[in-house]
Amino acid sequence: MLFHVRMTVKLPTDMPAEQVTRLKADEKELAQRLQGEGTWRHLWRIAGLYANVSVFDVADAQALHDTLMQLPLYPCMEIEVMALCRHPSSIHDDDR
Ligand SMILES: O=C(O)C[C@H]1C=CC(=O)O1
Repeated sequence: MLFHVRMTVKLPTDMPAEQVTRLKADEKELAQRLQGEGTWRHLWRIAGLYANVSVFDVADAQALHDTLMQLPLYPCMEIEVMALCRHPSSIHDDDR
């Protein structure tokens, strides 16, 4: 099941620089692992913002929730989710 997810990162301004560096490194490691596994199918920066648009491929809403909750930056994110389904005019067989 595919989900469109928009994540906006809002780091506390008083977070120590070393903690920010660690969180971003941990987030990158997990994001790249999930992409390699096919769970995080698309990851795009929204130009001009510390935000991304992503597509996740997971079993269901609970699996998406569990995945997002694991993200190291989760406590510093605002997250919006849209469930996706196949468009009848799509030519992509993996759009489901
Ligand atoms: O930078 C972001 O958009 C937040 C988050 C998502 C992937 C990642 O590496 O960091």
